[in-house]
Order: sequence, then structure tokens, then C-alpha cells
Amino acid sequence: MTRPDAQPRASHFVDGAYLEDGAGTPIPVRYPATGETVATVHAATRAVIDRALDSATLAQADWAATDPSERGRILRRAADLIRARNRELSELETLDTGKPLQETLVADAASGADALEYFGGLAVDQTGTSMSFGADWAYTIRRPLGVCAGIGAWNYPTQIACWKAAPALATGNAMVFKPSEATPLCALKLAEILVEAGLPAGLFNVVQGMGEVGAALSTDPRVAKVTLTGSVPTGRKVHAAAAERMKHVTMELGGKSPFIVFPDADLDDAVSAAINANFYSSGQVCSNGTRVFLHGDIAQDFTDRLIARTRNARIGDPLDEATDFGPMTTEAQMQTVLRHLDTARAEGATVALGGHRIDRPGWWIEPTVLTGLTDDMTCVREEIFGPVLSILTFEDEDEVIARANATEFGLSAGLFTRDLARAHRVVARLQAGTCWINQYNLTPAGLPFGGSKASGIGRENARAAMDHFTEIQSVYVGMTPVEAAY
Ligand SMILES: NC(=O)c1ccc[n+]([C@@H]2O[C@H](COP(=O)([O-])OP(=O)(O)OC[C@H]3O[C@@H](n4cnc5c(N)ncnc54)[C@H](O)[C@@H]3O)[C@@H](O)[C@H]2O)c1
Repeated sequence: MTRPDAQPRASHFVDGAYLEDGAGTPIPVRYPATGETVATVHAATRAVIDRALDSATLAQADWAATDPSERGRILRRAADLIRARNRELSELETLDTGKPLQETLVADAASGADALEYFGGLAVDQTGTSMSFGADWAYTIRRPLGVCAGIGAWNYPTQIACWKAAPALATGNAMVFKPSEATPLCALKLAEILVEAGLPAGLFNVVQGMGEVGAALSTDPRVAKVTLTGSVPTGRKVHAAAAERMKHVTMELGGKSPFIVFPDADLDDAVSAAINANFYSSGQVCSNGTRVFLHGDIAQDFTDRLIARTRNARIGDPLDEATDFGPMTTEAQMQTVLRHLDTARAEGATVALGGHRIDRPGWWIEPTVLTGLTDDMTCVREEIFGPVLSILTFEDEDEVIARANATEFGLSAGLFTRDLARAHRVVARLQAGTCWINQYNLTPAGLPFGGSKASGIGRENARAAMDHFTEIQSVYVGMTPVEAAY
């Protein structure tokens, strides 16, 4: 496969144009399928961060006063441009993350375009309330927060940037976005496309860098809100920094979600969903259903079908559309997953499939199925963020609900059953921000997405995100003479 050129014109995108400052620490961008360096960017210096925040502050005031229908038109034009360039953007996403082109063509830029289109449509529909107090009355207005900092993880660089930018911009905010240092390329393309669609300069700036740049943004007085997609430990730090300065936050963090299969489930569907919920993006999906609870009656049958089908995964060059399983996005993440597999073996897990690094250049791990597990094992308790599916068995509905909820995380949950009364009864007792019944990991723009417990605060997508990027201004209107005691 010929590899497209990944080197961006410059590291940052600020005030409507690419910007370079070679004084920043170099960040090599390595193609996970081979380990080769395909581009280099530089971390933002203090000067770059200041320019990004100053230009965003200046641009936001006019943008907040812009007719919302015009804001919406620009976002919808950006959605059209993304769709027209889907292949080019998907190839870049594949180079950035290592995810197979087969996935990136349908799930990344495409999901970003959906968000821009959805919030573009909703921009005009930001309503308040009105109420009366005798002859007096009052109304509320939803106002933008100002400059928002977006900080991204490395598993969905385009989607994360769009899911944050679209509701922020639709509601009249500006955003300074810092992509993950592991995947710095795709957000630059979004910035370029938004300007081409007519977004005024300064409203969506991209600055590169490691955690320190994220920390500089989330503590800066010019920033009104921080929206982070990342791990729980990073979320704790960013949330604490924001709380100190009374900033708004949205936290999209990690998970260890339960995936429950009752004995009356359509087993082929359930196996398909378990494959998607564990091996898509080589398992690097926050909402993955990694604790697969199987009812004892179907556990063996399910496991046999799962293993037989997973053996068919085509592992190879991610730029080849026939490939359906790719590498880990970073070498560090591959090492983390390998450490988890060593711990699982040491704690007595049975490796029913896979379990090893794949012997080829780059950072590959076999699709892995673990059995013989108990709830206290590390591989069942901790987020692995790799292609590792853990099988547990259960006998009883109350038992599985209690075990599903026995975790600090609460991002997602899924269940498979033909008994819809049971499905709704169980969902109502699951501690998870997003639940799927007879499906898994579908996240349309109109459905709120986010976690409860340690998995996050706030929601992305849907009207809920519009609320999280605005605050209420209450206006009391006096209609009668004002009385005073003296
Ligand atoms: N809930 C969701 O929507 C969602 C989606 C994707 C990924 N995730 C989670 O993200 C994690 C994987 O991504 P990751 O390894 O890039 O996460 P991470 O927490 O290591 O990094 C996330 C981002 O935070 C930045 N960062 C690090 N320290 C910071 C600090 N002190 N202040 C400000 N920013 C800082 C990083 O540079 C990066 O851009 C997993 O836990 C996964 O579950 C969650």
C-alpha cells in the first residue's frame, strides 16, 4: 500500500492559520503498524499557548453575537467538507492511530461530520424558559461560557475533536484544543476544514503538547471550561485544577463495562456484539464491554462460537481495506497490555485465545480471550484498554447486576436477552451512563454519551452537550412600583 504523506504544514493551528514554533519539544508521530516515524510536530511553547488563548478570547465575543443560524450553517458546511474528504481524513486517522482503514472510513471522520451536522441544526434551537410571579415575570437565557479548552485521548482523534468542537461552537464559545501527543495530526485537519467552511479565525485553535500543555490550558484564567477525554487518573488531576479555579468541566473517562448475556439471547448477535465490544480498534475504546458475563447455560456455547469467529480476524496492513484488526496505537500501551496479560496468568487466568505480542514490526497484540476468572482478579477490575476479553459466568439476575455494578467505573453496559421486560428491569438497576440492549457501542449524535461514578461528569452529544457548554442567565422583570421601607 502506498502511504499518504502525514507531515502537517506546521505543528499548531492558531488564529485561522498554521503556526510553527520550533523551540517546542519535538514530538515524533509513529505509525503503529510499523513503528516508523511518519511526521514530527513540536509541543506548544508558552508563546503559542498565549497566542491561541488570546485569539480565541478576541474571536469569541463576536461569535457569541453572531446569528445562531449562521453559526449552524458554518458547522453544516464543515460536515459536508469532511464527508467529501472522508477517504483522505480516514487514511490520516489510520496513520495516526493504526486503526484499520475499514474502521476509520466509517467510524471516525464520519462520526465527526454527524456531530457537526447535528449541532449545526440545533444551533438555532437554544431556548430558555419564562415564568410569572404575580404581575412580575422572568425569563432565562442560555449564554456561552467563553473560551473552552478541549483535551483529547489518542483512540478517536477526529471524533473527539468534533464531539467537543461542534457543541462548543454551536452555542457561541471558542475552543482551544490539545490533541493527545500520540495522535496530533487529525485535529489540525478539522481546524483547516472549519476555516474553509467559514469559521472566523481564532474560534477553533489547535495546540500540540504533552500533559503540561493540557495543564497550562486547564489552569489558565482565560479558560472558562475544560472538557477532557482521557483516563480516570488524568481526569482527577484536571477536575481538581478546574475546581480550584471554579471552571466548568466535562469529563469523559475510562471504563470497565459489563456485557451481560442471558440464556434466552440470540447467541450469534451476542457474539457479534462481544467481538465489536472488545476487538474493534484493537480494544482501545473507552466504553468497551470487557467484562463479559455469560449465563452458565450458554457459557460454553458462546465461548466456542466467539473463539471460532475471532480466529477469522484478518490481521495485517491497516491501510489495506481487507484488514479488520490492527495494532495498539502506542508502544507504551502495548507494554501496558502485555503487563496485564502477565498479571492475569500469574493470578490464575486461562488464556483461551491469543495472549501474546504478534511477531511483526510495530505494536501488535493478538485478540485475546481469558477464562477461568473471578471478580477480584486484576484483569477483571482494571481497565486494560487493549484486545482482551474477560469471560465470567453467572446464574442469577440479581447476582449479575450486583457484580456488574461492583466497580468504581460507570461508563457503559450492555445486555442481550429476548425478554424485553427483563432488559428494561435490569438496565434500570445498572450504574452506567450509556446502556445498550441487544446492541453495543453505537453512539449516534442525538443520544447523550458519558459516564457515571469515576467514569465521568457531564455528557457529550445530544441537547445535553448544549447545556454543558452554556450557563443560564435569569432575568427578573419588575412590572409594578418598587416598594421600600423608608
Ligand atoms: N469516556 C470517553 O468518552 C473516552 C473516550 C476515549 C478514551 N477514553 C479514555 O482515555 C484513556 C486513554 O487515553 P489516554 O491514554 O490518551 O489518556 P490520558 O489520560 O493519558 O491522556 C488524555 C489527555 O490528557 C492529557 N493530559 C495528561 N495529563 C494532563 C494534565 N495533568 N492536565 C491536563 N491534561 C493532561 C494528555 O496529554 C492527553 O491529551 C482511557 O482510559 C480511555 O478509557 C475515554
